[in-house]
Amino acid sequence: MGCLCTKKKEKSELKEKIINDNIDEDFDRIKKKLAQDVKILLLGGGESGKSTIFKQMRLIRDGEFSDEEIDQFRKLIRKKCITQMQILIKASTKLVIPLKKTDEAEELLKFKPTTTIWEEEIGNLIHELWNDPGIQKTYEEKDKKFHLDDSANFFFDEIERISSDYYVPQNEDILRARTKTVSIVEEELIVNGFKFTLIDVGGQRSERRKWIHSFDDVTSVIFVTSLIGYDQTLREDHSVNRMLESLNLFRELFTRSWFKKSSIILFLNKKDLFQEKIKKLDLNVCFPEYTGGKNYEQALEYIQNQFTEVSSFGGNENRKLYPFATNAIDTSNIELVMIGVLDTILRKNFQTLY
Ligand SMILES: Nc1nc2c(ncn2[C@@H]2O[C@H](COP(=O)(O)OP(=O)(O)OP(=O)(O)O)[C@@H](O)[C@H]2O)c(=O)[nH]1
Ligand SMILES: [Mg+2]
Repeated sequence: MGCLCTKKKEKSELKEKIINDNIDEDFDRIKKKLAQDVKILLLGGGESGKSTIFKQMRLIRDGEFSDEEIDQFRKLIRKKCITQMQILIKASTKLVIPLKKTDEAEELLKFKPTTTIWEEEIGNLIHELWNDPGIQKTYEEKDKKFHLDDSANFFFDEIERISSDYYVPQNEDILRARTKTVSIVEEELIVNGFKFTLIDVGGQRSERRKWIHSFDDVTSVIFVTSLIGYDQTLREDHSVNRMLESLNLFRELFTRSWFKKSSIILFLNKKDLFQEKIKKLDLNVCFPEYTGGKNYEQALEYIQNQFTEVSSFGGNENRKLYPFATNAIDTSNIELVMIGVLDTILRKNFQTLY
């Protein structure tokens, strides 16, 4: 009897120490063991940044992308430069915005998106067009009138480097290149010495019906939402606001009680782009009752509160939501945040053990 009491006391002291951040080697060993059973699922709408976070985690584990991947991304990035500029040219016609470089626009439209051969001429045309005031004016209308990748301007600015015969995509280029996910990808990853499993799924509406197949044994869900979605519409339905869709999706996770026992972590992603956008565009375009103005902190807090409210509704009052503002392009930001995420999950798992 006495022995049992001592053991119980030891465990509760150990637990206390972990909770109080007093970590020593023993606790680290326990946490490493617990981490092996941790399965984190990335969920969220299309283009919120799930795969970029997944890529970052692989980069943190491996230190670099493989030669095969680099080769694939070189082709993808160059193809994107053509198709994204073609979207801008077509949008300028639709919006009746005159261009100075009409010959160049006509030339670029002749290239098929499927073209695999890069010609120097393509790079020159894109460079000329990107500097055309008409294309710049059209670019300002993106999100409101038509869709363009969030990273399009980054690649246009870098077109000279991308056009070079010796072009090797850098890590940042690969992280910024967008491809819609149409499958479920699962990998074992390592952060801060802790091995765990991360799962990436497609976020567009047509992909969501596959989500259910990856729900088994999930320890935690990282719900990713794009902060700049407040004036954007869905690619799959131009009448639906991205941020409101994300909130609805988040609500669905709670009301369907899919993850009753899992920790829910919220990534308020694209904070770098949000910092710029909020200076120009008030959040009240999406939430008319918001009165904080074009202020980053106020707007971020307001959005976070919208999600917290959803998470604490209808029987979930005592459920804690763990929010983080993230920039998925920034490796050190994601590494730091993931250390925090794992720590949160492991502490919670440890607490449920005893
Ligand atoms: N600047 C910036 N761009 C980001 C950030 N997160 C993602 N992106 C870009 O946003 C685009 C979409 O990101 P993805 O990671 O492919 O989005 P996803 O959620 O996986 O999208 P689906 O697979 O369609 O569900 C890519 O071009 C990324 O480089 C961020 O924090 N900052
Ligand atoms: Mg994806």
